[in-house]
Amino acid sequence: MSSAPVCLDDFEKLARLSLPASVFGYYFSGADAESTLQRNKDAYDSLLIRPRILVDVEKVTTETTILGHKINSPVCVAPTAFHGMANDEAEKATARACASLKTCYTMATYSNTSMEDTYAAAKQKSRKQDPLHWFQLYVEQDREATKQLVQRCERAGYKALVITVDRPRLGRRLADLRHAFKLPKHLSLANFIADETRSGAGAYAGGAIDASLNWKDIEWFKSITKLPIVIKGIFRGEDAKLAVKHGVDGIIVSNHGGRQLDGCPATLEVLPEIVDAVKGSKVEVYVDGGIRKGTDVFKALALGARAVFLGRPIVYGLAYQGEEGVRSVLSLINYEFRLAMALAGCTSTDKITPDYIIPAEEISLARSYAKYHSKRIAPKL
Ligand SMILES: Cc1cc2nc3c(=O)[nH]c(=O)nc-3n(C[C@H](O)[C@H](O)[C@H](O)COP(=O)(O)O)c2cc1C
Ligand SMILES: CCCCC(=O)C(=O)O
Repeated sequence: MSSAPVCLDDFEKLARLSLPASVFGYYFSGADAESTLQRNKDAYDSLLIRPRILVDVEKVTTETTILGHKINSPVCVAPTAFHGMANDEAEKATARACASLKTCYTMATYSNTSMEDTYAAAKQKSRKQDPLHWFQLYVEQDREATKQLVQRCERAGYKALVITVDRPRLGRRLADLRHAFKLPKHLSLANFIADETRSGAGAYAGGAIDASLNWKDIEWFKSITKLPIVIKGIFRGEDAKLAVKHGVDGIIVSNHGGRQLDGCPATLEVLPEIVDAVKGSKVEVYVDGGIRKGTDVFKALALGARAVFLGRPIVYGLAYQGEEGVRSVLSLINYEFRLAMALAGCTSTDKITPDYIIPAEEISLARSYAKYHSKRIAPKL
C-alpha cells in the first residue's frame, strides 16, 4: 500500500506489512476459528441506519461524558497489552494521543511503560490538565499485590478501575501457538517488579491471574478503593443485573475482541439485552469489539451504548506512526462519526436513538414489497 490510510482497515493492512509475523499475529488474532472475531465486525453490517432529512446539521457535536468526565468523542481506547512491540514510546505514545484529543485512555495491566510514567507523559501533553485515564486490572492470586496496584493507580490519578472478568484462563489463539509468541526480551511489564510469573512469557500464559475471581471480590474491591468500578466482559442480562446489585458504576460489553470464548455472539448482538437489564440504574454501558467505522459508532450509540472502545486499530496506528498514528486513527473515526451524525440528521450524541436503526433482515426487499406493493400488484384470484 503506497497511499496514506483513509479508513481504519488500511491501518491493519499497513501493520500486517510492517510488523514481524509473530507480533502482528498476537495483535490481530482471535481465539480458535476466529468466528466471534469476524462476527463482531459483521454484526455492524447487518444493522442499517434510517436517516432523517432536512434537519439543520450546521453544528454537530460529538462531545459526551463518561462517569461524569467530559470527552470530545464517545470513541475511547480499550486496554491492550504490550504497546512496546508496536513503538518504542509504547503506552506513553498512545496516552499522549488520547490526551491531545481529549478522550479516555484505558491502560492495560500488562503495559510496557508504567502507569505513573504514562500518566505523566499524557499530562504534559494536555498542558498540565488531568488526562482521563482508566486502569484495566487483571486480578491476581496474590491479593496484596493486586491491592497495591489499585492503590498505586488511585494515587497516580486514574479515574476508574476496569476489572476484566472474561479471562479466567487464556483463550487459544492459534497464531500465538504457531509462533510460540513471547514478549520480546527488551520489553518488561512496567507495572510490576519483574519475577517469574510476571515475565512476558509468564504473564501471557496467565501465570498470576486468579481464576477463582467472583462477585464477592467485587465487594472487596469496593472496600479497598474509592474509584468507580467498571466491569469489562459482561455478556448477559442476568450478569448485568448482578453488576447493578453489587454497586458497579459501568459495564463494558465485551468478548475480549473474540480472543477468549470463540463461538459467542457479537457484542453488538447482546448490547440491547444489557442496556435493558440495567434500565433504571445509574450504570453506564459501553461496548467494544469490531468497531472500525464512524457508522459503527453511530449504531452502537443507537442501541444504547454511552461510548465505544477501540482495541486493535489503536495498536495498528501505533505501529504505523507512534503517537501521530494513534491520533490519525482516532481523528479518522471521529471524522467519520461526525459525518454519519450529520448525514443521519443528528446534532448531538443524545439524539442518536434506537429509531435511527433497523436490522437488515427486517427491511428485506421481500418484506418491503409485501408491505407496500402486494395489494397493488397482486394478481386477482
Ligand atoms: C492485542 C490485544 C491485547 C489485549 N489486551 C487486553 C488486556 O490486556 N486486557 C483486557 O482487558 N483486554 C485486552 N484486550 C481486549 C481489548 O480490550 C478489547 O476488548 C478488544 O480488543 C476490542 O475489540 P477490537 O480489537 O475489535 O476493537 C486485548 C485485545 C487485543 C487485540
Ligand atoms: C498477558 C497478556 C494478556 C493480554 C490480553 O488480555 C490479550 O492478549 O488478550
